[in-house]
Amino acid sequence: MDKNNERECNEDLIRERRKCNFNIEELTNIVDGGKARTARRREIQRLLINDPEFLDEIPQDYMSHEDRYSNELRKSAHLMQKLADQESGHDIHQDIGALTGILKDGNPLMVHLSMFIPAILGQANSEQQEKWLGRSLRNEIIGTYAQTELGHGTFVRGLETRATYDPTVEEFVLHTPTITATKWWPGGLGKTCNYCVVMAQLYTQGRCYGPHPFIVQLRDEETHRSLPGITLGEIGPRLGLNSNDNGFLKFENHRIPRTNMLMKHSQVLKDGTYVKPLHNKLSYGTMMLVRVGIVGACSRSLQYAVTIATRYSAVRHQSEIVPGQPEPQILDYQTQQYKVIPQIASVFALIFSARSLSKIQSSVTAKLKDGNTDLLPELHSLSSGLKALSSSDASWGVEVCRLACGGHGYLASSNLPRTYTGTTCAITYEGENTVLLLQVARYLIKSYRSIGKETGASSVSYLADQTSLASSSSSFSNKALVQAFKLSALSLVAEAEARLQKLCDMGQEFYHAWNYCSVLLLKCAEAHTRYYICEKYEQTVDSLKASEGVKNVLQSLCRLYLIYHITLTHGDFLKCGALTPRNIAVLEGEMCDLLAVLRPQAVSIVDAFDIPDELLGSTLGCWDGNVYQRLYDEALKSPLNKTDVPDAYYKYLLPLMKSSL
Ligand SMILES: CCCCCCCCCCCCCCCCCCCCCCC/C=C/C(=O)SCCNC(=O)CCNC(=O)[C@H](O)C(C)(C)COP(=O)(O)OP(=O)(O)OC[C@H]1O[C@@H](n2cnc3c(N)ncnc32)[C@H](O)[C@@H]1OP(=O)(O)O
Ligand SMILES: Cc1cc2nc3c(=O)[nH]c(=O)nc-3n(C[C@H](O)[C@H](O)[C@H](O)COP(=O)(O)OP(=O)(O)OC[C@H]3O[C@@H](n4cnc5c(N)ncnc54)[C@H](O)[C@@H]3O)c2cc1C
Repeated sequence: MDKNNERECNEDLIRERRKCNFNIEELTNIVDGGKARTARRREIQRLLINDPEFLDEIPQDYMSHEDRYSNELRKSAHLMQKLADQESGHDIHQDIGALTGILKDGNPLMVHLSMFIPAILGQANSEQQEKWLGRSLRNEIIGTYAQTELGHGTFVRGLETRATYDPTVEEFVLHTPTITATKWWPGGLGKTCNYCVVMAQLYTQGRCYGPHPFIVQLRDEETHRSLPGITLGEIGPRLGLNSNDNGFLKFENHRIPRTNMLMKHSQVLKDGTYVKPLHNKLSYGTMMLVRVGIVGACSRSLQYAVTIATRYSAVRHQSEIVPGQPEPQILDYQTQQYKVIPQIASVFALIFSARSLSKIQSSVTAKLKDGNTDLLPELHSLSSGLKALSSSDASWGVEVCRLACGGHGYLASSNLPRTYTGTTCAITYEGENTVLLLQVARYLIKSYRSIGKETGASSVSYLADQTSLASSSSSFSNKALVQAFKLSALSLVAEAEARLQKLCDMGQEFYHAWNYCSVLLLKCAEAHTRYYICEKYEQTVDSLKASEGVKNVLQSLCRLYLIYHITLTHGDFLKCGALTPRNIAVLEGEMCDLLAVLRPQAVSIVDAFDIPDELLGSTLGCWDGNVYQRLYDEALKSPLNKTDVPDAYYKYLLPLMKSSL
């Protein structure tokens, strides 16, 4: 689609784009993280879009379960080949982002890329990396990350798969002792992978040392048949991601060499002596890495959904605002703006916090190289909180966008259903959100109780600021609103801690008190993480060197985000005195003003996300707004439309209709 050719475009969209009062390319660069990154993303996307190998012969929704898998594996393999042919030395995180949309509904190599390779990088020592990293990067071996079992996903310490060391032959014996110990879920495990990283309970010298990672060959490298002692399969259809082959795995006393235990952090020596790691959660590092990546991935899902919903809302006309006047664009309804525009604001919130988290991760990783694990709990807490809020915000945001598109949003061809199922899975995988938020709460309570002791953990340093509890601000600058989030979080933490203490003082064990307070603890974790996101949003926009137009748009979006979230949880702000009922009423009014200010810019802002039609894959969200023709053309692809009268009519309907004669 030639974006300069207005003649092919829907008139409403032409008018919307003429209202733009900022430099779209400049905003695109901010979204991508710089000009060079925009250029690189576009280069990759051009490479993919112009390649006919990525086209589906028929829409995926009409394919059988097997064909979906096979078709997506074909494209995934082709994609890996293309990426391998590219020059090296670029940031793969950026490349993964650029690939959004090319592979649909999960892909069998995703966990190879996003977890198996990172597990080797983060958990294998240098000799082991020498042996497996190059091979996996060149796709000579394909792996997955097999941790979850039928009986346990969340509670990693409860895993049942055993790796028992046998010093006589220097081997580990992997065994699945019960049905609940069956590995269940790993992406690509069913049919695609020939290797995997398995998390298993390590037993040596008669003692269990907890879950540790092992690299295990699952299939013969020539025939791809599963090896003796290994049972593999696919777990069946899911809510979404059905092009992937999420699998199951059982071991029957399967032996692997000692050197297949990934030994960067802890080791088992030849004689079976266990050497413990610097920190006993270092073996959870792969999960932490992916949680960081998920925040960025969620912002991309939301970009897709808001692009579709905003363009469609500009093209769609329905009902009337002024009696007797022509039907307005649905984007003119304030309620529609309230659905869509806060989701646009949310995209930037997620982008900026993902960047901030990624920086923290790099500095913690650098410190780890020097043997310093002090900031690991801080990273664990931040990555858990941001993974949880980004996945739930994005999932809800995508669903709101679907609802904003009315009936057409329910059609597969809108690409909103698949965007939703591809996002909501992130609420569950890589640590179920409630569980991760309770980890954040644990960190908050611990930090609150150790006020005065210097930990160097900056995300919780505000908990020591007791004076702010007494002072509510009368100013409404963005900074002041961020302070209100801080006050609300601090007050919830103080309340939860006091409630916990009271229960303990009354004789309850801490863990029972904890469970009894866990709804409140969840709120603490959410408020704390929301404060973090708001603070990063405000600081990033405030310090941004940008043209006036772009800065104004981002300031308004940031302010909308702050006020939107205050109104959603206003009880917490009132309870702690950070804001008065009158303040809330004023802010609610201002939110409506902001919707009106941002409304004329909405289409241009989503244009700045710069998602090519071929990747957006939506009848409703295309650049040219030619929605109705596309909907009609897609409907014609239904196999039921191949004949006027389907066979099923003769088989079932005709006999029924004639039976009463
Ligand atoms: C061609 C070119 C190729 C190039 C390739 C290059 C590759 C590089 C690419 C890198 C890309 C990454 C980008 C990713 C992109 C994102 C896309 C997304 C797609 C991802 C697909 C995902 C598929 C899904 C996979 C999975 O789901 S895997 C399974 C995940 N499972 C879980 O997450 C389980 C959750 N449970 C837990 O984590 C733990 O059980 C628990 C944390 C809940 C509790 O643990 P435990 O019981 O052991 O601990 P306690 O509660 O007793 O706590 C003890 C103390 O320890 C602290 N703690 C816990 N965890 C950690 C930690 N990780 N770090 C630090 N500290 C930790 C607790 O807080 C306690 O502390 P305290 O005692 O002080 O209170
Ligand atoms: C699409 C998808 C892909 C996946 N890919 C992989 C993969 O590649 N590799 C892999 O190993 N795994 C994978 N998983 C598994 C995933 O990691 C787990 O499903 C996830 O960690 C949640 O664990 P669970 O299923 O045991 O849920 P459960 O822990 O059983 O959760 C059920 C409910 O119990 C609650 N609950 C559990 N524990 C607590 C607690 N301590 N406090 C309060 N509430 C609690 C939860 O909040 C939830 O409401 C995947 C899952 C999905 C959906």
